[in-house]
Amino acid sequence: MSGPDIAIVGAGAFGSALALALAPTRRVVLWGRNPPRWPAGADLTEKPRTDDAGLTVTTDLAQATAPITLLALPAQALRPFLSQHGPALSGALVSTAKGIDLETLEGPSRSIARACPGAVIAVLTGPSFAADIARGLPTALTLACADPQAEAIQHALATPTLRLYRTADVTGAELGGALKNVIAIAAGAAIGAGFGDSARAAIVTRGFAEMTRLATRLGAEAETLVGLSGLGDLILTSTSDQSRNFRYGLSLGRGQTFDAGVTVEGAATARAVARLAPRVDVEMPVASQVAALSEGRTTIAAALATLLNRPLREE
Ligand SMILES: NC(=O)C1=CN([C@@H]2O[C@H](COP(=O)(O)OP(=O)(O)OC[C@H]3O[C@@H](n4cnc5c(N)ncnc54)[C@H](OP(=O)(O)O)[C@@H]3O)[C@@H](O)[C@H]2O)C=CC1
Ligand SMILES: O=C(CO)COP(=O)(O)O
Repeated sequence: MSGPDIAIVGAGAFGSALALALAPTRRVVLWGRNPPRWPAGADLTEKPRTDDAGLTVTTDLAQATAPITLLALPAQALRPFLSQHGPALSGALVSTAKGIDLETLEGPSRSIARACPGAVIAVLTGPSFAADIARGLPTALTLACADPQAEAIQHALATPTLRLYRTADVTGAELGGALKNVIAIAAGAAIGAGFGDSARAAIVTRGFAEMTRLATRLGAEAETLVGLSGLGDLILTSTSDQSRNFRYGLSLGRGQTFDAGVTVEGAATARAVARLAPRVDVEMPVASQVAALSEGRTTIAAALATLLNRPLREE
């Protein structure tokens, strides 16, 4: 029998969910340094499968070899992981990370390109909670890839309930996914502080404007930002308390502590944006308040005052 169709590196909530979604129709190998963190509500009972499908779980990275490898690691873990293990990875490398590296101020695709020169690089992003994917609920995501293999990867990762749209704008797709987490924290903080739904709508809308400003300055197409990977994911994450970023924001707004063990990509990305945006002369008022809040440099009342006291201007 031939080897796996798809390898998944990272057995956290999202890697495990993707494994469950793909295994009924593909041969999938899921690698984690620890046992998988199956999403809440996932059905782990063995399903009847053909010889051409099924899931293998391993802690041996050498077994995670396939024509397509999904890198389902948090953004701040991806570059360190690649610098250690990049040469061992094979096939097209598809990142699911939604963040900007704090040290290099680059997105996942650049980290992969540096560590694995010559690899086919793609990004899988868009609105999708791991628990929904694991349960096979209908979802639509963006597969961003500028390589001629893009269409083949799109087909290899789509399922009857996981619909993938394709774009060649990798920069736009990965920045949309990274920046929406920052704005989702701000939305959660507004709700947590009791500022109300109108304030949340203002933050999401103005937040989307600054997401688009930064992304287009860095080479993204504005059209990508209004797609699933940008606006679509921003809507999901800013309105649902299934989102860890939104819940973290809620706790900031309420003045409560938050479990440091939970992955909150937007906190580090807000700090990365606070360093990156001035370098390219882009104003990111909401993101800079999220960075200050998450570092304890401001209070929720002072953050609100800073945003409200900005000079009045055209929309
Ligand atoms: N959860 C979701 O709903 C979605 C998540 N994403 C994105 O996918 C990415 C992963 O998120 P998610 O799975 O939820 O995160 P989790 O926190 O659930 O899991 C992270 C996984 O990464 C592993 N990991 C962390 N650091 C390393 C390392 N240095 N070497 C090896 N493994 C490591 C962890 O291993 P260990 O358990 O051993 O610590 C864990 O298995 C994030 O960028 C997220 O934004 C995208 C869409 C939806
Ligand atoms: O990216 C996600 C949904 O698309 C998951 O959001 P959180 O990381 O905020 O839980």
